[in-house]
Amino acid sequence: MFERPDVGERAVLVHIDFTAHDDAEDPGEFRELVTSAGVEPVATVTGNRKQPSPRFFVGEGKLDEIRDTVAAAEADVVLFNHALSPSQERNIERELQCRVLDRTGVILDIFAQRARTHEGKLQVELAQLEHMSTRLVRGWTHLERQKGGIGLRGPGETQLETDRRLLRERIKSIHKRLEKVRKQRNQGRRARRRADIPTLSLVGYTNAGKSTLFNRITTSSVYAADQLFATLDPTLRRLELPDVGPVVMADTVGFIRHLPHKLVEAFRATLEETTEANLLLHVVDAVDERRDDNIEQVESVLAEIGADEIPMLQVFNKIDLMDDFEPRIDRNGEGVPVRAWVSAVTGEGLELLFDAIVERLAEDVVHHFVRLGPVDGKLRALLHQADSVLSEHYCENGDTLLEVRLQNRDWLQLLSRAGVAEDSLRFEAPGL
Ligand SMILES: Nc1nc2c(ncn2[C@@H]2O[C@H](COP(=O)(O)OP(=O)(O)OP(=O)(O)O)[C@@H](O)[C@H]2O)c(=O)[nH]1
Repeated sequence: MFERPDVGERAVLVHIDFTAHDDAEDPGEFRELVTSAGVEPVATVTGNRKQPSPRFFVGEGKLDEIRDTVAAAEADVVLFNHALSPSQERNIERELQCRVLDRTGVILDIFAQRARTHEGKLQVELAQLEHMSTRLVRGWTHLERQKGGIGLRGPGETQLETDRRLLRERIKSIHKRLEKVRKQRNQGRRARRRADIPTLSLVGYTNAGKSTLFNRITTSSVYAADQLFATLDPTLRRLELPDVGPVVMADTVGFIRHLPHKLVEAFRATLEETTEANLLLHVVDAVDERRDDNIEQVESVLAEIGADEIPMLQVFNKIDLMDDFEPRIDRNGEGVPVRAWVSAVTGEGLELLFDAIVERLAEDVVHHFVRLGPVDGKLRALLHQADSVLSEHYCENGDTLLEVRLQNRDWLQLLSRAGVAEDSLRFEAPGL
């Protein structure tokens, strides 16, 4: 779970149903989003309208109602569950004399708190700056800015008072840095692939329990490796799994319903690593009434980023909230584990989950004892290069007995690079 800054801001939420406007956001989810941004929703103003008004988004009567609610609830900020144009946001702020943020601003604030990879952070900062550059001329340049608060985290605290030219320069420099980070990341990924360390990526809806599970698995399990895989990146950790060896586990930013279009890029950047994963753990809040819909949405985004071919194991979480529910593993018709029922909080089902993970990953791993002669020098060298040799014994006749473990696809690729046919090799049973 995340340590969230105790901002302690009080928010009035605004949700309007439009009969002639396609804006079907869910007020319940908005409340959750606001809460997870560390803000306390203290009142909600709802209403019906044919379509948004160009000036204030809502009608003047509704605006009065919001103003009264802000005063009565002693709120610090008004959060609209809608996309507002920059001028609407400004007009409403001026009328209410209170800070206003739209749905995009709220989501950006969450991303700013959660983006944990360097690239993800830059991508979010870029989206924030771009969102902000159209909203620069507003009156909240005093107190609130210094205090921080929703929508003011990330670059907001330092950048809002700079002028547009500086902002443009900053955006340009982030683009450059992003390019550099992408290059480095590709190299990092290549290195990891070379070292043949399988990656497990946790994906899922916001609030499903990914971070809780990630921390539980990587800090309290017997398989947690001592060292962090990359100390700079808390979203990557290393585990040692039986029959599989070392694996890297990666956490990701949660999915959000109806992600505003201009945030899709930032969100995807945070997800991009999943396309390289060997196994996706799709964490699902098993007691959420929108469970099936959430699953569908996650799967469709994964398909869009080309991650739908990656083996997936669903993790139905929060079974402690279900009556009399025993942890279990569900298997498909071929006997392959496809779903684990667990509680990340109580730890129930985690051992079964590990078994299922190992079973799914081991499908792809080959573990051979192979006898190589002097003519197989190239294969031997390639196996060493790929960091796949667990042990090596020299035999009296000049052969070498190698114990190798690697992904099956890499094994086949190395054989082909070395020009060796698998059935020409001499395999031995372990211990001989
Ligand atoms: N009862 C119960 N609550 C859980 C369990 N796992 C997580 N939670 C709670 O669910 C909420 C969300 O958990 P997180 O781990 O932050 O969820 P997440 O999927 O990482 O959410 P994002 O970071 O928003 O993507 C927290 O309040 C957790 O305490 C569980 O097994 N049982």
